[in-house]
Amino acid sequence: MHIDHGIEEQTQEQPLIEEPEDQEPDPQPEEYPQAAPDFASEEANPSEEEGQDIQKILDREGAEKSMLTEYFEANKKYLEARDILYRDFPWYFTWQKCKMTKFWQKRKREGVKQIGRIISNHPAEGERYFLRVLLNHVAGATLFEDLRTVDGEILPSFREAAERIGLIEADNTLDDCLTKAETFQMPSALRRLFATILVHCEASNNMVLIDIRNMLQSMGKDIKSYPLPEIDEEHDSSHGVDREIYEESIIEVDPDHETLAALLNAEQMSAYDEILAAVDSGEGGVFFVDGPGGTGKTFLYKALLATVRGVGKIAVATATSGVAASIMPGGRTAHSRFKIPLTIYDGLSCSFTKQSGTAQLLKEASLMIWDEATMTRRQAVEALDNSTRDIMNAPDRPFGGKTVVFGGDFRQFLPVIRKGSRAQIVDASLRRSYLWESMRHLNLVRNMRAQSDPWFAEYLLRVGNGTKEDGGDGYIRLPDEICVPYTGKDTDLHRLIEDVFPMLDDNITDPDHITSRVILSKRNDCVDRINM
Ligand SMILES: Nc1ncnc2c1ncn2[C@@H]1O[C@H](COP(=O)(O)OP(=O)(O)OP(=O)(O)O)[C@@H](O)[C@H]1O
Repeated sequence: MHIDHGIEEQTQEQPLIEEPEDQEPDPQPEEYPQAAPDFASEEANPSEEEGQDIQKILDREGAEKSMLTEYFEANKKYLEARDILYRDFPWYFTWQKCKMTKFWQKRKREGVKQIGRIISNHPAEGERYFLRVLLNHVAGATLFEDLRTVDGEILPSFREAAERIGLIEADNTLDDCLTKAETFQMPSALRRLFATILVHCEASNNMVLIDIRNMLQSMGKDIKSYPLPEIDEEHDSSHGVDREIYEESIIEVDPDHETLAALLNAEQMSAYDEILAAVDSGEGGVFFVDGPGGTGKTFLYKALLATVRGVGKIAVATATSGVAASIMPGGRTAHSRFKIPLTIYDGLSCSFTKQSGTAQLLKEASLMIWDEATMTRRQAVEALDNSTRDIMNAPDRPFGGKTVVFGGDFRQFLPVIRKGSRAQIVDASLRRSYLWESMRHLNLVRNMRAQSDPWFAEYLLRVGNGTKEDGGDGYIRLPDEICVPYTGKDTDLHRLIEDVFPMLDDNITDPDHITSRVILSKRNDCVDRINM
């Protein structure tokens, strides 16, 4: 069977090319009704048949024959017909319909410019629509079954055949769409989107049920406890596994990240070994990777994630900010992944239940990473501790005996406490948590980002540690050698630009030159002035 892997056209209307003189005049475009096994042929003209008994019409000789069933017959009879799509049939055959019989007859003159148009129908019509999609792309069928056969396998529906050939989108595209929408759409908008998908996007009942099942799972409920139809597990790629676990388990390991472990420096390697030993032993452990900016914390996390996921274990990557989370493969913000409530107070727990998909994921996880933990309020970390002790039934073990790696740099941002005093900010930091002493502290000090500029790396460390450069008034004086002097003249800005982007005119087309340097400014009007 010949399969045409085209895209389904929106319309089959083409300019009608008048037929030259022909013994078989066929002046109007053929309009084909199509009859799926479950649909009656539409060939009868309702106005002609008005008033007649339906049974009589059905009993009439030849009533079971339609253009489509006879197209199958023609394919059986004529070998050369099997390369012709149903819609192109009138080029080579004419439709003969007399009182007693109906059939496609071979044209005496082939390739007559006669077009056919299959009656259009809407995706909401289900199988009838998918049959039409297949007829527009698959030639040579001698039975309805042939249209449902792909690579030798007879599929249960036209829809699945169309999907397997790639003529329509698979449900997982719709699933992705719903998953993304779930994170930011208001409930009413989400329901509208769901209804729109049902009506316009060819979603199968199975997909709808799978989606409802997943949503129920993340709320800690089982779809089986509701009076809903059974899910056909054969068509569920997650095979009933909790969505959270399924999504984590399909994160692909970047081959470049698999080689990172071999590149770690001595301090990174020692941290890597200690953490992996905790993972491998199954005993668990709580770690805090303390490293100033540029010392390779993210590099270490990527190496750990690749190693743990590479052996088929689950590693959960999170960070306090979305930007830091997005740098790690499969990264999510800690608030979203661990369902940490927005209102924070002492003694809090996460808002997932023991039966939820999130709880199952954390139970299964061999490693959890929380980057920028120094920027979050300690109560958020303590909420995770309370919940993991609970789900692991290990009330006496920090994080229920899981391996958890926190990382961050207290020299960078501390938690934000609106209008908070210095004491309140310090009190909210992870260092003040009862968990701090139970964490194994792993220090990274070698600046890998500023390797070629050891002076700057050391200077940064001194600033971060609050020594020397702080004048005591809360301000830090930058050394002259790293400043472009400000004289108050118009030429100052040009000097700054020349300093950051040397020989700009010559390098303007070099993407590396342009993207490897930047002038930052606090205010948009300054940005506009610099860009002018
Ligand atoms: N062992 C290493 N070998 C080669 N390059 C490294 C190594 N470790 C880190 N780097 C590089 O150093 C730079 C800084 O590393 P990374 O971003 O991991 O630091 P970080 O501690 O997470 O920084 P920040 O706190 O600012 O986010 C990156 O470009 C990274 O690729």
